[in-house]
Formats: sequence, C-alpha cells, structure tokens
Amino acid sequence: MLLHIPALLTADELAHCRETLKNAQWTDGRETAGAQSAKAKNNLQLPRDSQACLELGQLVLRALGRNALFNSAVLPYRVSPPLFNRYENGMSFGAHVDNAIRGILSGGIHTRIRTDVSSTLFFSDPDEYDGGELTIHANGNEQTIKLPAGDMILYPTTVLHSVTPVTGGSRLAAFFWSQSMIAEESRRQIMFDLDMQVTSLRERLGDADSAVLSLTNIYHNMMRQWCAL
Ligand SMILES: O=C(O)CCC(=O)C(=O)O
Ligand SMILES: [Fe+2]
Repeated sequence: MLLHIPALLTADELAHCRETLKNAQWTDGRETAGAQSAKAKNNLQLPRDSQACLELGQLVLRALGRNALFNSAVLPYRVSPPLFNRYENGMSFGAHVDNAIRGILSGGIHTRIRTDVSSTLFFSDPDEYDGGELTIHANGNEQTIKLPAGDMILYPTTVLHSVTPVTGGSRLAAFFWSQSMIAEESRRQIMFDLDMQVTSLRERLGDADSAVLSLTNIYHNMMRQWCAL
C-alpha cells in the first residue's frame, strides 16, 4: 500500500525545519548506505549525530505521534531516528533495496528493528525542483511520487525504489523506517481498512452503538492474533 499523509507538519514546524536545513552542514549520503545501495546513492545527508538531525528528528517523531493516519496504517512498534537528505545538481538514488534490519540506538541502548514501512517526508514543494520523483518499482510497474512540503508518503519497505535525478533546484526530505506490530503487509492493510470503517461508523452512530462496540472488539481481537510483540 502507498499512503499519502497530508500536512504531517504544521506550517510553523515546516518553516522551522526548512530554516534549520538551510543553515545545516551536509555530508555525503553514502555514509549511511549499505555496500550495494551506496553504489546507486548520490545525495547529501545531515550527519546522524548532528544537532540539526537530532532536533528535527524529535520534531518529526512528535508529529508522527499525533497523526492518526500514520498510527492506524503503520501500527508502529519502533521507528528509526529520522534522517534528512538533499538532492541537487543532478543527484539521484538509483533502484535499490533498503536493509531488512537496521541497528538503532534507543534510549542509549543498541537495538535492531525490522524495516516494514518506509516514509519520505517532503520539505520542498514540487515547484522548487525539477525531477526528484520517488519511484516505487512493484509488479513490473513504476509509480512516481512528488508531494507538497509537509506531506509524507508511506510505502512498504519490501519494494525496490529510486529517486530520479534532480536537474534543477533542491529537494529536501526526511526519511525513516518503522517496524510494525503486524509484520505481514496484507494483514496490516486489513487492520487499516477495518479501523477506517470503524472510525467512520463511530462518527455516524456514536461510541455506544452495539455494532460499533462489536466491531471495535473484533479489531482488538484480531490485533491479539496477528501482532508480533
Ligand atoms: O529520498 C527519498 O525519498 C528516499 C530515500 C531512500 O530511499 C533511502 O535513503 O533509502
Ligand atoms: Fe531507500
């Protein structure tokens, strides 16, 4: 499933991120890539321990925490610390695979997450750069994505993907991975669809309606069956 999450950031948060990114120090993005994807990767990133990366990462994680769509679609168990990239002057990221497992530092402890869902959060508006489409390669098809600043796309980490060359202007984004409480994508999709329908029914019928209560019960019982904690 590809899911567009509009306006993850408030206008103030977006302006703050853009200002911070404008003044930040950037390094070669290959530093955080695996040996194979490093060959396809040509972009800039904020060093992961830099003040700007840590501060904006916290801002992005707070925005995720309050976003109902993200939480319903991803059912996040752990989220990797957000990273920030920039493409300009023809930079691109050829078709590649993201590692299934990533080491992260969580509360001072080294741990690992399984990457189930990838996210790209855009900080540049589409008219600020040429090219730079995030391209999802799945089932012989290619889908291209370029969203307004402050919006985010979710896609399964299971698919090959690329970023086409940025031939004018500059493309700024955050990217990170989530481990879902439900590893299997089709099950995660069913939970999302069910949650969306229950939410719609709650609005129409109220929380005390017996069908609403019963469907909510079913949702939680399915979670118990399928979640892998
Ligand atoms: O910049 C993007 O939209 C995606 C970045 C990416 O695929 C990666 O860093 O692995
Ligand atoms: Fe990637």
